[in-house]
Amino acid sequence: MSPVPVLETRRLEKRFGGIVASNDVNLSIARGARHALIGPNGAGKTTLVNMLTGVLKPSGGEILLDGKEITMLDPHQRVRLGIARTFQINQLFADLTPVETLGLAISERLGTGTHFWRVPGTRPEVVDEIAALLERFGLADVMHERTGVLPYGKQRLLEIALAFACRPRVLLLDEPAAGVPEAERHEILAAVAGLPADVTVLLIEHDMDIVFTFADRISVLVNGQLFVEGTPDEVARDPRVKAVYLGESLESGEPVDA
Ligand SMILES: Nc1ncnc2c1ncn2[C@@H]1O[C@H](COP(=O)(O)OP(=O)(O)OP(=O)(O)O)[C@@H](O)[C@H]1O
Repeated sequence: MSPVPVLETRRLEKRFGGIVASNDVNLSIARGARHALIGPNGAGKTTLVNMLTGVLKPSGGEILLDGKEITMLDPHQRVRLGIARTFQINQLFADLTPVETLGLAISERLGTGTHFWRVPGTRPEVVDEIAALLERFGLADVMHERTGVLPYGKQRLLEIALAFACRPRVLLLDEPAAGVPEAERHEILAAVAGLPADVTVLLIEHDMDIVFTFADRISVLVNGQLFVEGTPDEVARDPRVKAVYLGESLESGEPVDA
């Protein structure tokens, strides 16, 4: 018997009026996977991630975390169960520094209130964790600068650090390198590549270099349906995927179930 996937959807559906943004999606993400979700604009990637994280409630189907149904749980309940995400659009507190931002996230997770920096040293474990996060995500050199003035690449790194501070079992990265200048992209790639192996990662990304460098499994969504799924080699060789990305007709390709 194959192991229970850490995150799974069964016949997941989302309709917005007449638009079917997710159509019968059976997605299965293995524990520890580096799984990428790709597809053309409007394919339904963000809708799917929003359902996985509880931002949107599905019109039909189920979502399971470690085999337990979480379909209708709120986002904060899912964070507590171990699903964290970054957002496609930068949503940080511009006036806080990275130290303050991470301190807030850790305090929130620990339920210890937000006064850790007012009495230095009273919560050494929080301070140690902030230091480790700053180091891991290349933020130590800017830790006391206002987030709003940081280079965009650093802001995106802080977003990932913030999601990671929730101690997720599953981390959803929604286009972490979008909008980041070429010169800063390698830092994002290194941070993503350096995530611990026991954290399962689902990456939504348009940049195929990043996808094929990072992923051990790729799901392709087209028109809300899971179209092709496989290893990077299988997906790269699949003529239907080439057709989608070259903008050719899809009519010859039948959707493939996971
Ligand atoms: N709140 C909404 N109301 C109505 N239609 C929506 C809503 N959100 C998404 N859609 C539609 O659902 C479809 C899927 O959109 P979605 O944003 O999930 O695609 P995507 O693959 O993430 O696209 P992109 O790569 O451009 O971000 C699109 O046709 C979109 O217009």
